[in-house]
Amino acid sequence: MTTPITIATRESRLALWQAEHVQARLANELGLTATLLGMTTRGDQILDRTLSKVGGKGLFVKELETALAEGRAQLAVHSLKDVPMELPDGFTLAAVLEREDPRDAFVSNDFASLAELPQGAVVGSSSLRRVTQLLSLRPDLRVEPLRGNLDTRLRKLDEGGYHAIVLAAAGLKRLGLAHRVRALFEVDQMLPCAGQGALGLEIRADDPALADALAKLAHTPTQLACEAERAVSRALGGSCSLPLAAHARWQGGTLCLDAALGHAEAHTSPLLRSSVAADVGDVAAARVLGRQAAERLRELGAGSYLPG
Ligand SMILES: NCc1[nH]cc(CCC(=O)O)c1CC(=O)O
Repeated sequence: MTTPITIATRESRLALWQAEHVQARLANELGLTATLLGMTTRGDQILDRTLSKVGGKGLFVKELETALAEGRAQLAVHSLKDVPMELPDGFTLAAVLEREDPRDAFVSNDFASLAELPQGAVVGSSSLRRVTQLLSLRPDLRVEPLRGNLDTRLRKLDEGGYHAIVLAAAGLKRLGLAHRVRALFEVDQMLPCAGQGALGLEIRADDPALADALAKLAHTPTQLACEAERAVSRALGGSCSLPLAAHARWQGGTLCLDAALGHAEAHTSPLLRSSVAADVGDVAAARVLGRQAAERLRELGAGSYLPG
């Protein structure tokens, strides 16, 4: 294991918060010194087009993986929901940290909740998952694209382009922006994305000493829940451009997994939903549960919702 450790991170305020959070935990809990290496990814540069059309969420992690591969860094900190379902050869997720609030937040300057929005109101979101669920709750809304990091999206709201926007509560809380949240969507109303609110620590697969050290920071209940959520996506082809939501929560030793699949042309087809549960004790069992949820969605007709 190389010390001091270099952490590769994107340079958005949220990414830096997350990298500094991990840096502090390395110091306080493991006695390890780490420095940050900030970098811009293609995902940060492309603001004008829908990400799914230009290469997907992987664009946020590729440059960081290159830094790991070249030995310029040993650890990359990601929002788990931005991490592709399959990592390239040579990389591994060494740990998933305890999840922040996984819910989506309703953010508006003039309205207290989705129910209070007038007919035909304009809501900002570029997430197909959020768009399909918003339109399923309120078919009258006009959903308009909204990209950029959290500060950019809030600024576009404040400039008057939208009546409301939808953002992950976790990011707002981490940046001290919880006061911008007007209402939290309950998960059965707006089911979160796989991994939402959790952080994933990615390293090179050939660094077992670092993997052993980072394992001490892992939060097993979060990791198993996220393994189940990510397995749903993987079983449906793993594409980040699918309007797919998956969220697992613990009830005692039972993991309850909800999934929802929307159609890219939201108005043409209803959301498909599945709920499965099992006593889960390890990663293999969590993945079995995820595949079971995907199987249910296929039985409901998911085939005609999937590309090609
Ligand atoms: N897709 C961008 C992204 N990646 C992680 C978060 C928020 C924090 C998280 O869910 O971990 C966000 C912002 C958002 O979706 O509103």
